Amino acid sequence: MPSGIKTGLELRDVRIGLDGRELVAVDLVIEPGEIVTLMGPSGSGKSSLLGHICGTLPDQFKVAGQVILDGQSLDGKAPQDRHVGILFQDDLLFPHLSVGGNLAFALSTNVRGKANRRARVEEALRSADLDGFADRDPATLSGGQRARIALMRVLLSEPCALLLDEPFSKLDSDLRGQIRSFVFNLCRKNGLPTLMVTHDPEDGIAAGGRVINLA
Ligand SMILES: Nc1ncnc2c1ncn2[C@@H]1O[C@H](COP(=O)(O)OP(=O)(O)OP(=O)(O)O)[C@@H](O)[C@H]1O
Repeated sequence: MPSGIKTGLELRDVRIGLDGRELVAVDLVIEPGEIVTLMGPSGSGKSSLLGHICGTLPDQFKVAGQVILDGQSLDGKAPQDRHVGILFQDDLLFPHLSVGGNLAFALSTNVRGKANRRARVEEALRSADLDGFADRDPATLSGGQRARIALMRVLLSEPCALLLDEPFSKLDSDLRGQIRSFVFNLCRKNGLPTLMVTHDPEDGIAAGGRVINLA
């Protein structure tokens, strides 16, 4: 999956307000392949900022500034037209679909033809070190295997930026290190500008990039 992303994710003087008070104020450019960590106390607006970037923030929030992805403003665009991928801590796989079915569901509509689609799913399974798992029931996967499939599913939708909302918080400490490396390596390899929300300073240290604190 080569990166065609050139200018990254720009948050130009983005402000989010709620109930008459300013919750978030950021001015930030995340370069392609860069992972920026966002920390701050509970309620400081971290998830609200991710929601604003995705276009899913409820109307009661007041927003100002510009979100620009790869040179294009996302203002007014529907969530599905933004090319922003998001990975949550509770990323659930569809239980009624096989592992391969879950991955195929996420494939961009640009990938046409059954053979092409199957090849992309198999490539994703190989990248996740899960060759031969296409027909497995997701309920039979370990936590780490599920986390890897959830990331591959996001990547198959060919996002131009990735948001991580506490993606490792439910994993035990051994697995956490492994999945962290897996996710960060793929973000870099795909040249994705990545914004990660976390409460764990170790996540920020492992990402090795800038850490922004919302007060
Ligand atoms: N759907 C919503 N409607 C109204 N207020 C909301 C909604 N979602 C969040 N809030 C409020 O917005 C503020 C910021 O919440 P947000 O979830 O962005 O914080 P956070 O920093 O991500 O917190 P946490 O670390 O606990 O996940 C909080 O005061 C919260 O109560």
